[in-house]
Amino acid sequence: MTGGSWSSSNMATTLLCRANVISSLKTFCRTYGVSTIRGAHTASEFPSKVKIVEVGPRDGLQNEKTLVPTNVKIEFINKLSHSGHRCVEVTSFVSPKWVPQMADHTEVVQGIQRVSGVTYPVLTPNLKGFEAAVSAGCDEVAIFGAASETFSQKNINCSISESLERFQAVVKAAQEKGVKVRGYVSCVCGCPYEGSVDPKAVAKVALAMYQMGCYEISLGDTIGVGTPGCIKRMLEEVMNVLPAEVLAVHCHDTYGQALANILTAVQMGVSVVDASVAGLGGCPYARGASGNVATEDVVYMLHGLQIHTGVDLDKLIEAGNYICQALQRPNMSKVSCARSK
Ligand SMILES: CC(C)(COP(=O)([O-])OP(=O)([O-])OC[C@H]1O[C@@H](n2cnc3c(N)ncnc32)[C@H](O)[C@@H]1OP(=O)([O-])[O-])[C@@H](O)C(=O)NCCC(=O)NCCSC(=O)C[C@@](C)(O)CC(=O)[O-]
Repeated sequence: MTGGSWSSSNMATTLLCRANVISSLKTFCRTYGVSTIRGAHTASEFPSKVKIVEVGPRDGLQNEKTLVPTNVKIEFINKLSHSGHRCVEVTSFVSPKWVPQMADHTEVVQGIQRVSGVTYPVLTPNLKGFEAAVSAGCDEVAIFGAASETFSQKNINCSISESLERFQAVVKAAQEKGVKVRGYVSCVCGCPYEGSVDPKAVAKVALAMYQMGCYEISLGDTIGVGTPGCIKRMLEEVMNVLPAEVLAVHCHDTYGQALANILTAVQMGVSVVDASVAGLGGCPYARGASGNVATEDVVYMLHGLQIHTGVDLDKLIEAGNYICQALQRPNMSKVSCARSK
């Protein structure tokens, strides 16, 4: 091409190529059953709002080898509370022998400045943890099960059915005290010990937790092996038994798929997304799991889709930089790195 203008034959060739690409895409979608590329999926199908559940102080820090000082955790949570978040998961009432990093749970819960309109759930695996959490002043807890038997044993030292019995007792006690309960299902795409996980197993545990009284079920790709295809198949199965309105997704970014997975879930109607500022995190009982998806990256993507989160990205980046400096580790959020250049 010369002279900066297209000849009519160039134009015709370009249009022909474009038509071929569209036709190939349509054939691909028909062949492989991909629905997200169809013209029907426009921005108008996205929810207008997404709630972020910030799990940085709990999931983000639980795996840190060096104990993070309690005052640093408190300052971190306070910064997150002031960044527009509506939900910050602050700690776990689990055995300090299992997760030493969360041993200061009571001091953390009692040291933070609660902001009106923000909820501060904590993890409670059993009645002992629940009672300690309530004594510390918590008014929302989360129980955490798994869709994989081996992961359940490694993480909470019991089978899936035993865990559901323990959770039932927690939910009953919580209902008596007016405490809200969130439910997690781990290993929804894969297990570090068993490999791929049947979406039907995920749906079964999710339904059991919802029926016992959890107000929301967070579906965790604990080791970040999921792809949009896996997330879609898993959500389709779960949505056969539960509506999208009571579901959340919790994606780790081990294979760099987390944002694509979240986009897939949001396109399917999920409007609650867990994320960890600066991409901190990993489960101590999930070998190979890298950090959670970075909250800054999720917020940037959602705002780009004109989806409201209520989160102030600058304040969020400040909170992420604060904890990364305290931990002396790099910030894993691409957005934060781009803004800091
Ligand atoms: C569930 C247990 C406690 C069972 O642990 P166990 O050893 O089977 O418990 P036990 O009932 O046999 O009791 C043994 C000892 O633990 C004590 N104990 C018993 N319960 C508690 C408690 N709540 N708080 C404090 N202490 C407790 C109990 O009092 C006793 O103390 P001892 O008499 O030996 O001195 C243990 O396995 C545990 O703490 N596991 C937690 C593991 C964990 O926190 N993992 C990370 C979070 S899950 C996750 O990351 C996934 C998620 C949620 O992020 C989503 C995703 O990514 O998919």
